[in-house]
Amino acid sequence: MFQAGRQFVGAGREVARRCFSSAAEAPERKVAVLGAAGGIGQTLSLLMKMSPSVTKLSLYDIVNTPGVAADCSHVNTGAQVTGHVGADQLDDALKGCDVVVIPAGVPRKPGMTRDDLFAINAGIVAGLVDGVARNCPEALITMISNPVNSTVPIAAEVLKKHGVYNPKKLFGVTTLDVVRAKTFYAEKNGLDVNTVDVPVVGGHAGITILPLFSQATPSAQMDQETIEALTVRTQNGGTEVVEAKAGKGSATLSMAYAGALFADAALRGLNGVQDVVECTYVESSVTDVPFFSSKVKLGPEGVSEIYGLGDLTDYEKDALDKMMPELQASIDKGIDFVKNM
Ligand SMILES: NC(=O)C1=CN([C@@H]2O[C@H](COP(=O)(O)OP(=O)(O)OC[C@H]3O[C@@H](n4cnc5c(N)ncnc54)[C@H](O)[C@@H]3O)[C@@H](O)[C@H]2O)C=CC1
Ligand SMILES: O=C([O-])CC(=O)C(=O)O
Repeated sequence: MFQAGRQFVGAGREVARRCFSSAAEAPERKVAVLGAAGGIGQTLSLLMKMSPSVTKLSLYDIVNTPGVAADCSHVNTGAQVTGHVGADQLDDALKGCDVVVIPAGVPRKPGMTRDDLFAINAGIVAGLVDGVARNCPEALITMISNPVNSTVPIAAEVLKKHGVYNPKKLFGVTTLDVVRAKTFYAEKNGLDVNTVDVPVVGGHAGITILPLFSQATPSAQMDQETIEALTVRTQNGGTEVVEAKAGKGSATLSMAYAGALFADAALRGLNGVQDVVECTYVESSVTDVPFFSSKVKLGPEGVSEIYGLGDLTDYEKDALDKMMPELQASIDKGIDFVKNM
């Protein structure tokens, strides 16, 4: 039993070593998870507790965070954990934060689109970002709450109202789409998934999710039918999980993993690690819509460079054209929500 425990911890350290940057000489960093008691939030909190980049971990939710924080604080890693529950404690949770990760809000049930979550989650996200604007306006915000295509523009508008919007510091987390595309591509082509990369561009809902398999590495020969099947599977990855969970929520474990990968990339960028590049949904002039996900270099100020789309196949060009009206409508909806608040 003891031996098995040791092996487990050793495996955990190995996962952390592969997922996370080295702690050596890293500055002190405070990370808050807002929605920390939820399905994503709890696992994400554990993963952030395992990150050597995090020195303070602030866990906020409207329920249950004293328990989650007590539990998480017993893990024998460096980060100091604090728990904060209810709106009265939001300010304390956020003061001094370098990175704020937001997985708060309701998840989908079968038959719903991500946009169906807007009615509830728009207000939740606006309230939380208001707290960020008042308490840690310099922090990087990584937005997980759906619909991401709208919640990121909502966050931008709230920050603008406070006069603290910095487009380099606001990110929609689309890492799960990349995680899925890599997994499906590696499986289909018999490749080692650890060596695989697949850029995913656009947004984070249905046809706005566009994996660029023509740019996947290592390159594999796939016929058009296979490319289309993998594209649709990546676009429907979230729905696949929602249906399998049959009313008990949406992706939590894979999302917590993806959210931790992105938060750690943001921290590595902040800490001056070179060449940290992730696909993420940011204010962008790569296409005609004002927010778009593509490869972004992360640096000490947040976004340091946004990369273009590279050469696209006719199939990818067509898919890009088709997503634009939906993406623009979701962005407009978010902006209008804050204007009418
Ligand atoms: N960006 C992405 O790729 C993904 C996004 N999501 C989204 O993440 C969100 C959370 O999903 P789950 O963790 O599965 O849901 P969940 O229901 O398990 O957890 C949500 C948590 O948010 C908390 N919450 C509600 N209002 C709050 C407020 N005002 N302040 C702080 N916390 C609040 C709840 O108390 C709950 O603990 C959903 O909107 C879901 O659609 C889910 C998977 C992937
Ligand atoms: O599908 C959902 O509702 C949750 C999500 O965004 C995903 O799993 O990609």
